[in-house]
Amino acid sequence: MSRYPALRMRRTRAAPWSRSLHAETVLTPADLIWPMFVTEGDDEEPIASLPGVSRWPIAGIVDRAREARNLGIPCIALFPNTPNALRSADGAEAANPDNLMCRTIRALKDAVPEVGVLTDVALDPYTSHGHDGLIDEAGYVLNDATSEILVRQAMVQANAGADIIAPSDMMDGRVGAIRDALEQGGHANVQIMAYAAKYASAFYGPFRDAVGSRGLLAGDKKTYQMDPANREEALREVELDLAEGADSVMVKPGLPYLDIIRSVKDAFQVPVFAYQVSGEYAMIEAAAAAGAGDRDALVLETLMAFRRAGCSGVLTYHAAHAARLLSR
Ligand SMILES: NCc1[nH]cc(CCC(=O)O)c1CC(=O)O
Ligand SMILES: [Mg+2]
Repeated sequence: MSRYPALRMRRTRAAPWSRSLHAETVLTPADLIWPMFVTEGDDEEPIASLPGVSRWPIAGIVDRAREARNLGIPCIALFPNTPNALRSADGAEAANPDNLMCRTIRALKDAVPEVGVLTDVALDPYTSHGHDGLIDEAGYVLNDATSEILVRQAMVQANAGADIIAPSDMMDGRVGAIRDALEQGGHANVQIMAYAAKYASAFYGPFRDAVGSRGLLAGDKKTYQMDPANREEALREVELDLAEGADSVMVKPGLPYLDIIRSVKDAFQVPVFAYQVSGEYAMIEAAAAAGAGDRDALVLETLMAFRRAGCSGVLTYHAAHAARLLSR
């Protein structure tokens, strides 16, 4: 018997060129979607619980889109911070063709048409109670009545020029309803990226600050978002959204749900995206600030993990920073 290991697994790891050659997964700026927050205000508004992320007026969003293009980031995701005066119980502002979202989409498609615009469909930035849909007297979020307004919301966004409609509300049947409306409304090529497996998560706190719904939200979202205990249910959610006409599906949050991403990819072989959400971003920033880890390395390792798990791409607030690191 030989005194040596039959196979030295370390051989291919010994030099940088060899590690590159043997990498099973690649991460590039083209795998990133950059989420951003729009404000009606005139100035940049830093978000305390999301250090390094700000709400921007429309002109600032257009500048960020140019930055995305220059960095090779193909797509940006938009979320509006609606002034409280425009919020209501029924979230009607969501379907106003001149709302902040639609004005931003038009400005982007005018100035930087080569960058994809993904728009959020859900009522939480527009409701006075902070829920993603209409509620009854008991506070229960109504499914079918909500779906109707979501369809109108999706249509004003598509009419304004949105490239990808991304419903994040978790109502049953809304993907099919939106797909029908898009087909009938002359938007056959507008994509739907369904937030198919979205969990009722503790990682969304800073986002709710960013869109201004944290203080308004009564209760939690457990009657529509998924229980973190469930995996099979995620597969059923994905199957339904695909059958209803989704072009791609999302798993959200990201890192704690890599098993779901891998299960979805193995079961369906469709484009899967992950949302590395606000609380995940904040945790990395806090860890780096506390000296518990190297920020750049944490950012790139977590994003690579999404790719390895099967993601086509990742929505991340670190998109611009990661793209800069990747193009060095
Ligand atoms: N429609 C709500 C929505 N869309 C995206 C996020 C979270 C994104 C993040 O935390 O970065 C949420 C929060 C929620 O469900 O309360
Ligand atoms: Mg569903």
